[in-house]
Amino acid sequence: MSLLPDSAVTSAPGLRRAQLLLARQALEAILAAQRPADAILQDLFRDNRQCGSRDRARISELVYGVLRDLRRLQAIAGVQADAGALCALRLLDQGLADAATLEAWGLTASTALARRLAGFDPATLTPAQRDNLPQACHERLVAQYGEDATAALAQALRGQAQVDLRVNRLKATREAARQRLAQEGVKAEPTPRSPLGLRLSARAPLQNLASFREGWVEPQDEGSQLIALLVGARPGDTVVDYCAGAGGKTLALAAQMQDRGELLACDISAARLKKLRPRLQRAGVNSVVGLALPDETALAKFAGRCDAVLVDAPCSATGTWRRNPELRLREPDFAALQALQLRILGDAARLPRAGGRLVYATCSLMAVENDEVVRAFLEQHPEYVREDAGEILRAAGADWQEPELRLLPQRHGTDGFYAVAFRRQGE
Ligand SMILES: C[S@@+](CC[C@H](N)C(=O)[O-])C[C@H]1O[C@@H](n2cnc3c(N)ncnc32)[C@H](O)[C@@H]1O
Repeated sequence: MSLLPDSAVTSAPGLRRAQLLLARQALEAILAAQRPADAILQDLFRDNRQCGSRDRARISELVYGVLRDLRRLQAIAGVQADAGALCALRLLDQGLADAATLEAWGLTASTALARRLAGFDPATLTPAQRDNLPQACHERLVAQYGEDATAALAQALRGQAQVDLRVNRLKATREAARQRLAQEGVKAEPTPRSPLGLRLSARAPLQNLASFREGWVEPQDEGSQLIALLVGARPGDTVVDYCAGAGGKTLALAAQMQDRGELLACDISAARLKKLRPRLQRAGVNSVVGLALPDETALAKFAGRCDAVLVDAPCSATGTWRRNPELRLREPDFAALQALQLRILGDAARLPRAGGRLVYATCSLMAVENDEVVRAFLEQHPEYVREDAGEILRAAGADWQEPELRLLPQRHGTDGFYAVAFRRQGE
């Protein structure tokens, strides 16, 4: 039960003063910082242990609600666009509070903001403000997809992502996992494209479920599941997950390999790799070895002998803007990202054997990080040719008909992803 003091003013249904003030505090930190919104909110809840689950939900809703509509709210607020004004505008706009209440709660500009909101003409917004996109990103997307598709994409990116789980085939079939979740009170349906996916009909506290704690299921967007399937790893293979991070795809690869063979999880961040350990344990995986890069000596042992290598490259993460709306606060440095992606892909290209596979993947929507990187890589590496992603994915039981994997939230209901498989030629 929440211990936050109730305000005497109650005309904002459901919302209370203390929740609003904590939301404002979190939003201030998010607007000022380079840290992810969810990390800032976690710290806030840790420091305010009196917050119950309902408080946390209300505070998160308000903060994410502002972030999803930030540029429009900033345009309405004008020079007053600080965290308090943005929270007030969001509440006024949604009919969740009235100006008098907000003023009484200390947001003293609320009456003026309510007036601005009432008189605001949406036609004065630029398309990038309307779509809540950084200007340069908006321009790139329009050049790539056209205006209508960009508007549909932006609309989808402002929504909430669904929760997908990947069933760990080392522990259960998809149907067995679905039934067990149902017994735990969680309704889930098979995902349309990945043969391993379950999509929850509502958010659920996964950490409390035995099916999660025992490693039957792992949260993973259906798009990420398809990328792991595109690697086509088989039991007994030698596989490198070159940018493994906390190992979301490593776990999927280990299950494909039935935990048999060599699976090396690399990353330049030892801290991220460390998070993989408890996940491996939960999933019942023993075949993975972690390697913090750079480590030329260790990597040299894999050069020219891998059956498959996945490069899940660092990128702008524009495809994940539904989950991480704060990422759109700043323009990504696309030139630097592209140079990094090409360098990593070139380094990883030493690892596959002749006839082996190299998969390049991003969660970016931008051609500069996707098509352009692939084009430049093929120019620099004539020993590689593109493979038909549809063939590989269908062989893995997925429903995918196109020769490349390009996922868009408004079309596929997943995050935005891009992935290409290459084969190394030679005998
Ligand atoms: C998109 S994330 C990987 C996500 C991970 N594969 C998953 O499925 O959860 C990209 C990762 O690349 C790592 N990275 C950045 N530069 C790198 C480099 N030069 N070599 C290897 N990994 C790098 C980052 O630390 C980050 O963990």
